[in-house]
Amino acid sequence: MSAASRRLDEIEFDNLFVRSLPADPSTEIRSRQVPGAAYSFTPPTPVADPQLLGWSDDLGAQLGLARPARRDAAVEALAGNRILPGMQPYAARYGGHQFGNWAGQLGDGRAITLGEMFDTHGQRQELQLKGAGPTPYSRRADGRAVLRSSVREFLCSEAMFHLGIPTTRALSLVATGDTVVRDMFYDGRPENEPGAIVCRVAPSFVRFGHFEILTSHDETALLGQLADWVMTHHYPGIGSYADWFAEICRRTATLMVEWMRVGFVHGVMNTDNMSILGLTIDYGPYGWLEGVDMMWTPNTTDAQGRRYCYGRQPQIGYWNLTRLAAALAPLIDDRDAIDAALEGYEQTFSDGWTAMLANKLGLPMPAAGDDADADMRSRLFLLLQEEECDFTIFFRQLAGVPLAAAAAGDAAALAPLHAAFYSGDGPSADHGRALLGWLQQWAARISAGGEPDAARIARMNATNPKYVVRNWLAQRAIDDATAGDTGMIERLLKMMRRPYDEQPEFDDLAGRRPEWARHKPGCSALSCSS
Ligand SMILES: Nc1ncnc2c1ncn2[C@@H]1O[C@H](COP(=O)(O)OP(=O)(O)OP(=O)(O)O)[C@@H](O)[C@H]1O
Ligand SMILES: [Mg+2]
Repeated sequence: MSAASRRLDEIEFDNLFVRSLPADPSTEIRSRQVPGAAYSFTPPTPVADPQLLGWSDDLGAQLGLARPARRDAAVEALAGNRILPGMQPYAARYGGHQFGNWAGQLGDGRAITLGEMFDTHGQRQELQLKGAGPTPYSRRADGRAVLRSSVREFLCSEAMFHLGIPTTRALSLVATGDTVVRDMFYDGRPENEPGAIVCRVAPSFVRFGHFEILTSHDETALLGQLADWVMTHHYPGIGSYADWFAEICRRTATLMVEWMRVGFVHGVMNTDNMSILGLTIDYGPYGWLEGVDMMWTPNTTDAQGRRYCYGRQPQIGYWNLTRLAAALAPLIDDRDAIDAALEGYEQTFSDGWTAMLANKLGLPMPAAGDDADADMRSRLFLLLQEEECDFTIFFRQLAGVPLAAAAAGDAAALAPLHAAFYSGDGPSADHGRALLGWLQQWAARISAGGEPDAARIARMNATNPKYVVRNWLAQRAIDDATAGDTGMIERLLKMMRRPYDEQPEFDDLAGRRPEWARHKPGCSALSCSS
C-alpha cells in the first residue's frame, strides 16, 4: 500500500512531547490546578455518532492518509471514540494573559493531542482534537465545540495555509451527533447546538502561555526543560535562549505582516493564543476586513476596547512578546539581548510592512532604510476609510487600473475599482476625484520604476488574494452543514486552494458582502461562544 493511502491505524506515532517532558501524576479529569507538569494524560470522551463532514485532501496527502468514508473506524478515532495503538492522548498545561490581564492556569480545556507522527516530508506533526471533551484544564466549561465554530476553524486553517500564511492546519471536521449548550449571544438564552470536533495538525501547539505558567509558579527547571525541548526540536541550529527569543520575535513580526496583508483579524490575541512557532493558532472570533477600517474587530467581546482590532495587531504582537520575554527572563541574564530582540520585532515588522505594501501596490521595492512611499501609503489608507470600500476587492482590482489613464487623471482609471465600493455604484464624485489624485501619483511612481507591466501585475496578484473566506461565506457553509449539506464546505475548500488565481467558477464568492449579511450574527460580528 502506498504511503499516500495509509489508514490512520497504520500510522506509527512517535510521541516526543510526552516522552521528553514530565506528566501530571494524576489522571483524574476533574478541573484542577496542575503544578509541576507540562501536560496531563487525558483520554477524549466518546461522542454519540461521529460522521465525517470535512476532510482536507491536501493535508491528508501530506500526512500520507487516505480520506475515510463518512462513517469509518478512522472517523471514530478523529472523534475521540477510539484510541489507536501508539496514541497517548494528553491535554497541555499553559497559562496566559487575556485582554491584557494575567489569567493564571488555562491549558487545553477542550483540545486533546492524540500523538505525533511524521508526514511524507519527514516533518514531525502533532494531531490534536479540538472539542474532544473535558480535561483537568476545562475549568467550568464542557470541553466541547459547536459545529459553527468548528466549520470556521476547519475552513480558515486550510485557507490560511494556501494563502501562504504560517498556520496550524485542519485535517478533518467530524460531527459528533451530540448537542452542546451555548449562549451564543450572551443574553441568557442558551440553546442546544450540534457539536463537532476538528483534528488540527501542527509541528507543535506550544504557546507563549506554556512558558508563562511555569515562570508564574517559579518552576524554573521545567521552564528550562521546555525551552530546550522547543529549541532542540523546532529551532535547530539556534544556540542560545536569547537568539531563540529573537527568532520568535522575527517570526511573530512576519506573521503580523502576513495577517495585515490579507486583512485577517484574529480577534483574540491573548498570549495563550500565540504560537511559539509563529503560527496562526485558535480560529475563534476571527474575521476578514471588508470595509477598510483600522479599528474593526470581529469579536463582540472586544467591541468596547478594540484591543484586538485590525490596526492594533502588530502592537499587540509586540506586547505579547514582552510577556513572553518576562516568562523567559529566568533563562536570559542579558537584559540588553531581550531589548534588542524586541527592537528586532519592530524592525522586522516595519521592513516587512514596507515590502508587503510595495507588492500590494505594485510599487518599486524600496532599498533597506528607504521609505519614500510612506506618505503615499498612509494617504491611501485614509482615503480608503472615507467611503466604505472592500479591502480585498480594492487591492485585487488595483492591478487592473490602466496606468496611462491614471497618469492622465482620466476617470476611466477608476472603473476597475468600482466593484469595491459598498455603495454599489463606485465612489461619490468627490471621493472619486480624491482617489484619482492618488492614482495619478501612484501611476507616476510606477512609471518611474520602469518595471514591465506584466511583472508588476503578477507581483500584485501574488500578494492580493482574489478569494478569502469571508465570514458570510463561512456562515453559508455552516447553515448548509447544519442542514446536512457539506457542498459549500467542499466548494470553499476548493476555492481556497488557489486564492491568487482567477477562478471564474467561484466569482459568486468573490464579491462584496451582501447587505443581508451586514448585521447577521456570524457574518459581521462573532461572540467568543464556541
Ligand atoms: N468549551 C470549553 N471547554 C473547556 N475549556 C474551554 C472551552 N472553551 C474554551 N476553553 C478554554 O478556555 C481557554 C481560552 O479559550 P480560547 O477561546 O482562547 O481557546 P479555544 O478556542 O478553546 O482553543 P485553542 O486556543 O486551543 O484553539 C483555553 O484554555 C481553552 O481551552
Ligand atoms: Mg485559545
